[in-house]
Amino acid sequence: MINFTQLVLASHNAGKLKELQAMLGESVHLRSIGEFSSVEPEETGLSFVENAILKARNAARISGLPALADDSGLAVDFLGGAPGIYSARYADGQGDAANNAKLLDALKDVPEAERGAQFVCVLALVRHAEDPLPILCEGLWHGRILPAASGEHGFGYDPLFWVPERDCSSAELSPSEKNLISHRARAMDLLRQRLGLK
Ligand SMILES: O=P(O)(O)OP(=O)(O)OP(=O)(O)OC[C@H]1O[C@@H](n2cnc3c(O)ncnc32)[C@H](O)[C@@H]1O
Ligand SMILES: [Mg+2]
Repeated sequence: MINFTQLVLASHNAGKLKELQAMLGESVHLRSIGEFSSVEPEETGLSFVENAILKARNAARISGLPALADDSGLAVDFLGGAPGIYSARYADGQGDAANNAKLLDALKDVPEAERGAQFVCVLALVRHAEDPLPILCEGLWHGRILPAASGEHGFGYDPLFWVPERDCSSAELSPSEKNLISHRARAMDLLRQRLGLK
């Protein structure tokens, strides 16, 4: 069992920090990498795993603390898995609203049955910047892309992601409901097992 009381989260995304801290509970204090640096590393990997490790190593190096990274995204079947690892940059860095508008446009005439998609989350935890054995955990969440945005909770693509097990968008779920069933929740469940936190 590995015992962490303080971890740095290698993310500048406030939505992720909120969700991950809620899932970890009070026994682990997640500190944002934003406390240490405002420079975001270039995500040059070709996979969620590579980008998660890259972000975790960078944060451990900058902070001197063990680091947790979350690399996540939305893989849309009709688009051959795009935007995938490029989800944050889908509309060339113009932000969530532009990403969502571009996705709706790309699926404009696509019927419901062909709008399948999954959220992917890979968590990587490194004990230090050169850790030769990062802990890796993944989670998938299957759903469908709605024809229009709906809901105010969450962040990113949540208003466009229809959740079959609840028959609503993930932005219509309360934060605590989303944190029980999301891709991030699944990955975190595995991580908590690996860390002996459950
Ligand atoms: O890299 P960091 O600093 O962690 O922050 P980021 O927002 O750039 O994060 P990613 O590179 O992992 O890109 C993830 C993309 O997928 C989206 N995404 C991930 N998880 C999501 C969730 O739970 N709900 C909605 N969108 C999500 C998110 O909005 C981004 O566009
Ligand atoms: Mg990113």
